[in-house]
Amino acid sequence: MSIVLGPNQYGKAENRLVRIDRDPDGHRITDLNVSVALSGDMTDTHLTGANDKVLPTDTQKNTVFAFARDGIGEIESYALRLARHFVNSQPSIQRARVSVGQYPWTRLEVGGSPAHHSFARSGEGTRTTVVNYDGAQAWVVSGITDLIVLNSTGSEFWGYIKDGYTTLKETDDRILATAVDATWRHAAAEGTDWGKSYTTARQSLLEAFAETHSLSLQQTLYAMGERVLTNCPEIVEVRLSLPNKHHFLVDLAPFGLDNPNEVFHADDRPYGLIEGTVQRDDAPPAGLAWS
Ligand SMILES: O=c1[nH]c(=O)c2[nH]c(=O)[nH]c2[nH]1
Repeated sequence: MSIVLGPNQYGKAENRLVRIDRDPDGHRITDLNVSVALSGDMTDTHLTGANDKVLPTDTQKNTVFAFARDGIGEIESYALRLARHFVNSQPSIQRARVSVGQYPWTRLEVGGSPAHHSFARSGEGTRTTVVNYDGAQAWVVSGITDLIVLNSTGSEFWGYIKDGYTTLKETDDRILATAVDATWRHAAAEGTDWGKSYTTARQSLLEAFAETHSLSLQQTLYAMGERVLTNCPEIVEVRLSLPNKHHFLVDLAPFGLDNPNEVFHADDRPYGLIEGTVQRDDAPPAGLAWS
C-alpha cells in the first residue's frame, strides 16, 4: 500500500472587485466576486514543501485587480483573459479555472431622470461565468443564480404516487416560486456575443417560467431549459437547480374565517429541490467545461 497525492488545485477565492467606469454621461458600476483555482505540477509542493512552482494566491489576487485597470468588459472575456494569463505565463500551471459572479446594480431615478452616479443593488439575479483553460482549449459556462420568481396561479400538482406516508393534498391551483440557479455551456469560447447571449438566455428562462402552465416544477424546469436552447444557438447544454419555495395555504377556520387561496405561509425549509439538465442531442463533448 502506498499513499499518493490525488487531484489538487489552489487559488484565491472570492476576490471582491468593484470597478467604476467614469463616463461623463453617467458612471457605470461593475461589481464582481472573482475566484481563481490553478492546478499543475504541484506534487513537490505537497510532498516536500518546495514552493518554486507556486504562484502565490496573493499574486493571483493582485492580477485579478490589475486586469481590471483598463476595463473589464463582459465577465466571460475577463475570465478568459485571466485564465489564459495564468497558464500561458507560468510553466508549472497547466490548468486554470476562473469563476466570476456579477452583482446587479440598477441606476436610481432622481426627479424623473436617470441618476448620474447613484445605484441600488437589484434583485434581478447574479450573472455568473466559469472559464476553464488547459493551455490548448478554453471552455465557457455562463449562468444566473438567485433569480427569484413566482407565479401566483397557473400551477397544479396532482396525480403523484400515494403511499402510507402521503399527506400532501392534490391541488389544481397553487403558488409556484423558485430561486433559479441555471448554468449553460457554450459550444465555443470564441465568437460569442456574451452580453447578448446572457440577456437572451435570462429572458428565455423568465418567459418560459411565466408562460408554462405547470403540472410540476419538473415540467417547468424542462420548459425553461428548452426555451434557452431554442433561442440561443450558441448554447448546447443547460443545467437547472430549482428549489420549490413552498407556499402553504393557512388554515384560518379556527378563527372563523375562510381562505379562498389568498393567505399563505411562505416556508423556507425544507424545500423540494428539482434539478435537471436539458441539452442538444448533438452537443459536443463537455471536456473540462464543468470542472
Ligand atoms: O412540482 C413539484 N414536484 C414534486 O416532485 C413535488 N413533490 C411535492 O411534495 N411537491 C412537488 N411539486
